[in-house]
This record gives sequence, C-alpha cells and structure tokens, in this order.
Amino acid sequence: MSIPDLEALHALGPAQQPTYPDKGAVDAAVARLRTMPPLVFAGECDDLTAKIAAVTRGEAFLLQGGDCAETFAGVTADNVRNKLRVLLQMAVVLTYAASVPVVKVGRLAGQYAKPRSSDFETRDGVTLPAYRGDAVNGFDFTSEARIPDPQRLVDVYNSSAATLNLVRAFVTGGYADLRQVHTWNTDFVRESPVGQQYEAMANEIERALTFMKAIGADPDEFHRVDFHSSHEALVLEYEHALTRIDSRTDLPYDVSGHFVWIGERTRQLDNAHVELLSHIRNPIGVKLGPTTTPDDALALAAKLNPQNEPGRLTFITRFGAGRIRDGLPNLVEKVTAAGVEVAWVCDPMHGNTFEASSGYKTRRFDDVIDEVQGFFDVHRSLGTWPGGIHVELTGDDVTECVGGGEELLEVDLGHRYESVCDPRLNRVQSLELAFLVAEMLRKA
Ligand SMILES: O=C[C@H](O)[C@H](O)COP(=O)(O)O
Ligand SMILES: C=C(OP(=O)(O)O)C(=O)O
Ligand SMILES: [Mn+2]
Repeated sequence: MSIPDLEALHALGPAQQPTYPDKGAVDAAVARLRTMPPLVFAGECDDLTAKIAAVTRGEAFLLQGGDCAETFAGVTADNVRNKLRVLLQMAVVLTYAASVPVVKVGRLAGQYAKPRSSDFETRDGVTLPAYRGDAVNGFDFTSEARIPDPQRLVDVYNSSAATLNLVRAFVTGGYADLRQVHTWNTDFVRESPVGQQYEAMANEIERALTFMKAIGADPDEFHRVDFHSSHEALVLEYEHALTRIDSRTDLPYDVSGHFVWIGERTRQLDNAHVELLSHIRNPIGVKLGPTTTPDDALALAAKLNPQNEPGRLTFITRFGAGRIRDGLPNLVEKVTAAGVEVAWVCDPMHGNTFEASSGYKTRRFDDVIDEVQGFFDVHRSLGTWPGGIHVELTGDDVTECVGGGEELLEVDLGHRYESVCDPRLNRVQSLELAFLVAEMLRKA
C-alpha cells in the first residue's frame, strides 16, 4: 500500500484546513517534518490495534481522554502529570470496580489542531479569523496572532515529543505502578466525597496486592502500564509528513500518534482525511454525529477497513443526551447486521455543548452522564458491547463544565476557565464519571 500525494489530497478540497499566506514557508515546514524521527513506532500501533480488537470483541473497555485542545504553553511537567494521573485514577476505578481490562489512550501529544464551526470570531465588533489550535495560529485576539503559521507544525512535533517523552517516563518509570494507587489521590481530591470513595477503593486494592505478593506474584507485574497517544488527524501537511513506510512490513503508518481519528466535520467519504487514513495502518477512529446514516457508517467502514479487521476501526458516537436513545439504535443495528467489526465508543461531550449566559462554552455534567447512560442502554438492548468513553478532561481543578458533586454553577465558570476550545471535566468530575461508568459496566 502506498501513501497518496499531499497535492492529490488537497485536490479533493479538504474541509477545515488553514489558509497559509506563504506557500514557501509551508514547504519548508513540511520538508523539516519529513526529516524528523517517528514519535511512535509502528509496532506500538499494532499493539494498540490488538487491544482495541479486544474492545471490539467485548473483552475490554477503552478510556480515551484529555484536553479538547492542547497548547504549547501547557507542555509543563505539572500539567502532563496531572492529566496522566487523573486518567490512571479513572482507569483503576474502571478496572477494579467493573473487573474489566481498560485500554488507556490519552488525547495528548498531538491534539493541537481544531476544526471550527465558523471561520471567524467577532468580539466587541471586531472580526478576526477563528483560532484553529496552536498547530495553526495563536489564541490571542489580534490579527497578527490569528495568521496561520506553518512553523507551528514543527512546534507541534516538538511539543508532542516532549509530552510523549515525559508520559513514557511516567508510565515505565514507576509513577504508574499500581502500588502508587494512593499517591495519585493527593491534595484537593482527597477531601472531596469522590476522593474518599477512591481512597476506600485504593485500600481494597492495596490489600489485594499484598495478598497477591504473599502468594508469590511478582511485584514487578504492577510496575508499568500501557498508555497510548491519540489526536484528531486534521492538518494534512502534518499528518502526511509523519506518515512513513514501516521497515518491518513495508506498510504506511502515521507515526505522529498511536491512534488518530477523523472528526465529525471532516468525515466526508470522498474527501482527503478519509483517503489519507484509509492508507495508514494505525488503529483509527471516526466521530459520528446525529446526522450519520447507517449507509454513511457502512461506507466509511468499507473504505477504512476493507479487510474488516477487528481493532482497526472505532466509531466514536457523539449524538447528544437528547438524541442518543432515538438515533443510535438504528446505526448500531444496521452496522452489526452487516457483520462490520467495530469498537463502539461514546463521546458524551460534543453533542452537549451550550453557551452559558456569561458567554462561556460549557456542558452539564448530568448531560454527559445521561448520554453515557443512553449509550449503555442502547447497547444493552441490542446485545452489543458499549466499548468505551472518549472524554475531554483535565487533571486540574478548572471550572468549565457545570454540575457534578461540587455543584459548579454557571456563575462559577469564570473562576478558573482555562480551555482554549471546549469545556473539560475537571479532576473531581472526571473521577465521578469513572465511578458512574464503572457502575454501568458492572450492570452491562
Ligand atoms: O472540539 C471540537 C470543535 O473544535 C469545537 O467543538 C468547535 O467549536 P466551535 O463551535 O466553537 O467552533
Ligand atoms: C472536534 C472534536 O469533535 P467532533 O469532531 O466530534 O466535533 C473534538 O473531539 O474535539
Ligand atoms: Mn472538543
């Protein structure tokens, strides 16, 4: 299998691409990226495919989470550690409380490019190009900052490399050791009811580990975890420059991340994103919104996974709490009836965004839970496996989504709203979600 030309992809008229003012600068950035070493190895991508195949078979659960949009300024040790920590805590809750293996995938080390509903943003009568993520332009509301700069693609590479380096050190160097289950529950979260619920569970895990050690299990078994990176494959220059032929298999892999997905706004069947991802061998996802027909989903599966290999393709549904119970059954039923091998994952964020009266984009914690519950209900009624959740979250104590045990209100949003795109669950809300999903999984 070959890699399609970048020019040929652009000729398809891809949606949501930056309009760069300087073609020479784009060529220089792409040429630089083509010389850079891979961020991930093809064999690691294959390992993740095998894990997602277990999700497809109903034997494992996918936890995929992280920022809506990473930022270059956010590449700090604290920020990366906090995100990893909340994901590890969520994974341990899901694994222990539901007795199911959890496949851990971060929305990190590459999640820098954003599709937007509008090409422009207006503030106080001034209209400028929309912010499209640090991969493309700057968040500052000035005309200079909003000009797309291809040098940023090289910065994406470097920031992703730094993030991944730290994540790899954390997950192999002892931080993710299951015996650290208490240590992850530090500071403010310990004081919250969900922190105490976690603490009680951590005590049980500790006892179980002591028991296993006593009967001769090797403690090094608990030392490291598998953790994978993922992002939306959006800017074609970047993803194309990092698509390489694997020397083992002679097949193309996008080595910018282990798992890449196609967004709701770029999943047109005959367009560039589907074309490029149809050629790579990574495990991939496609976001499916409420307008997706069964024929759309079947055509995407035929194009993206013609051999119908389990683990290759994940459908990430994002219908909204109000639409999932009516909309999802027909899709799952027809795709299942056609014998398509796919992991079904629920993104309970993107169908539930609204603007608060203060102007902040937000989501209600209850809507998030309601959509996940609807997802479980639909799959239970059809006898299919609710394979995972895909969430926007952060390890910090932000105030971006309303509700949850802390009962955050719309008036609280301004207190600590740090997302440069969509509102994320904070650490307490993320842990609460994990306990509620564990309960749903137990019943499933
Ligand atoms: O993260 C997803 C999209 O980029 C985001 O939801 C679009 O937001 P917008 O409607 O503010 O452009
Ligand atoms: C852009 C995103 O989602 P969607 O494509 O589902 O709107 C996202 O995951 O941030
Ligand atoms: Mn988002």
